[in-house]
Amino acid sequence: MSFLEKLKNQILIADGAMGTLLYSYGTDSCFEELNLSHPEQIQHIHKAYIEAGADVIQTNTYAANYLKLGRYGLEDSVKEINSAAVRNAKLAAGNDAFVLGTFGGNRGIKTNSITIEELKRSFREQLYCLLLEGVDGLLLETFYDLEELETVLTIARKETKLPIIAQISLQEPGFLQDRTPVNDAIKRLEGLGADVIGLNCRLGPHHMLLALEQIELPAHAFLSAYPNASLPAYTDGKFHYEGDAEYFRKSAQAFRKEGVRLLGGCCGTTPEHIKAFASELKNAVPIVEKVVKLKPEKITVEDRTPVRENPPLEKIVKERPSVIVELDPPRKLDSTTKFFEGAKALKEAGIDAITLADNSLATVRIANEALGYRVKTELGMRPLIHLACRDRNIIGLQSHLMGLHTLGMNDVLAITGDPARVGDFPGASSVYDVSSFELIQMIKQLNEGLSFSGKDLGQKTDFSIAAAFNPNVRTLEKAVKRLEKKIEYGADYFITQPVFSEEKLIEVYENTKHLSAPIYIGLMPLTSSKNAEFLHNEVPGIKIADSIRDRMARLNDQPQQAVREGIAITKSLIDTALDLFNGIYLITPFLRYEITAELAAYTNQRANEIRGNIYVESTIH
Ligand SMILES: Cc1cc2nc3c(=O)[nH]c(=O)nc-3n(C[C@H](O)[C@H](O)[C@H](O)COP(=O)(O)OP(=O)(O)OC[C@H]3O[C@@H](n4cnc5c(N)ncnc54)[C@H](O)[C@@H]3O)c2cc1C
Ligand code: MET
Ligand SMILES: [Zn+2]
Repeated sequence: MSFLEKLKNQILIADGAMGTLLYSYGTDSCFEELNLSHPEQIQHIHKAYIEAGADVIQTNTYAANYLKLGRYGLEDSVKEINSAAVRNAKLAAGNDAFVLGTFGGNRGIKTNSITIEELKRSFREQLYCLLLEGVDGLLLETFYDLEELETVLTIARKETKLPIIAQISLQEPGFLQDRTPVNDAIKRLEGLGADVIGLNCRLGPHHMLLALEQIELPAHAFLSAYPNASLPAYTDGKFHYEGDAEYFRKSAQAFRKEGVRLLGGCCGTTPEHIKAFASELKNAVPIVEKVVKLKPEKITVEDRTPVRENPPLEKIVKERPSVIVELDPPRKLDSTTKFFEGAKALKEAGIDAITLADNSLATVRIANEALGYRVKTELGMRPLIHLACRDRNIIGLQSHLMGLHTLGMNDVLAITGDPARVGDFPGASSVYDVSSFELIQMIKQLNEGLSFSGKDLGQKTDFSIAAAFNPNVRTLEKAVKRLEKKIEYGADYFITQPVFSEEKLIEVYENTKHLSAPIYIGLMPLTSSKNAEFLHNEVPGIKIADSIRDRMARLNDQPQQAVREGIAITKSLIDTALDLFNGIYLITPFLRYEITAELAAYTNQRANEIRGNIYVESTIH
């Protein structure tokens, strides 16, 4: 009798983990390569599962595609590895078990990390290898991303009439990570021709059963479940799973009650776990009707957008000239008094926001959210918090953003961040779980009330998202393409690296006037010739025109005049910038806020004059 015919009348038991079992034996390299180098070990594991009661086993090919094998330099061995895997499984199975050819999902939370085209190419190659060798069915497992699963299922269905099992992995019961309700996803997979649809990995029996309680019996497909043994524990530098087999035995009937017909195990499970399932359910009669008690709720996120204390900067700068000033958190704990004196002076100069860098140049400074909150509460000013991907992983970034939301700080600059290598902590790691693009996307998702992994946050955030723009490059074309992409990802406006020539301002204007997002032009007053030379020659992303460096060089021995010259240069750049842009972003050098306060006041005065002129002109007509 065929696999699907059997499933019509009985529950079938599948095998458990391969990867974590090999890992627990001490293998810490490519599991799939062992099909070639240690076939007897793989066959031994398959046999152990069959002896435990598995009716169905899967090939050791979870990551046997060129995308994942590439990590071990084995991208050219897809055919050999998959062929050997099928041979090993068939040798072990004989006539005692069905053999499923397994494919694992490649995309996690960062769905754009691999393109659909690449996924298709990689899947096709593996598919042909497994089909050629002859399997009884295909198992598509551990798919967090529905788009990826639908893509590969569509290809597989076109290529074969063999049974196809399509399994989703859930972060939480009820929804996939893109918030598709799980019942909708199952219907879509059914529509694409999956014969068995289910859940695997990530969740242990407790949460997988909670998820199954919300799942309707598909009309034309069977349900499957491959729970993990438990959450993984980490001891002495190794992961291990503690869920014991007796716990699995006790949960088996509950899986039957939820309509599962193919029951196996995922990460952390062993032949003992499968034996426990088999002892309860082997050849058991499946249920045919089910009342879904707990339907997944529709998105519960409060639809109310939180009331902002002030309009977002992108709105302000579209309507009128606006000046924001970077006043960086100090490097020394005893410099906060000076910082707040500066913030006060800038407030008096009438700026729209203080921007606080996030350990720029990877140099440690007081946490910007702490000072930002004090700027907001003690001075009633708007803090704009820079947020770099360098120092926090995805967990840290989201938690940080949720904290900023809770503190009512809604203005952020999303940046990749200067690498740790450039900073004052040699050897510190640069995290870079995501780049600025994905960070922007993630913040947009929080604005929809959803976490990075698609979980309901109960409330929407209201972040206005700035992104970085470095115009100090030879050709602007590439940089502008990055801006277009940042807008696509959700950037609301841009802030540039400091610009040091009028020609560059005009070039930036000409190349960006088509963009929908407004731009704050960065201007940084020079304080000395040494300062100019250091910035020009040593700081990434900064280039200063020769004429300006010459002007500073002439005042090499006159420190005060040099500062005045730096201010004069910046004022003339402000004049040009205001003809072309509404946004001015001043960078305070060395906490010398009196310089940026003077420039901010100058900007506001010039802006008023321009407005006055417009007013006079318009009254003339
Ligand atoms: C306004 C502003 C504020 C900043 N604040 C901070 C801060 O607080 N903390 C901090 O650590 N850093 C800060 N930076 C520096 C910033 O992280 C780096 O300059 C970065 O390389 C550019 O911005 P990003 O991080 O958004 O990079 P992205 O645009 O995300 O670029 C990421 C990577 O791509 C490269 N890249 C950028 N442009 C191009 C291009 N045209 N062609 C090819 N490759 C390119 C970059 O070198 C970088 O490695 C700031 C920069 C700006 C403009
Ligand atoms: N079925 C695969 C194995 O056990 C893995 C699935 S989830 C990472 O190795
Ligand atoms: Zn797993």
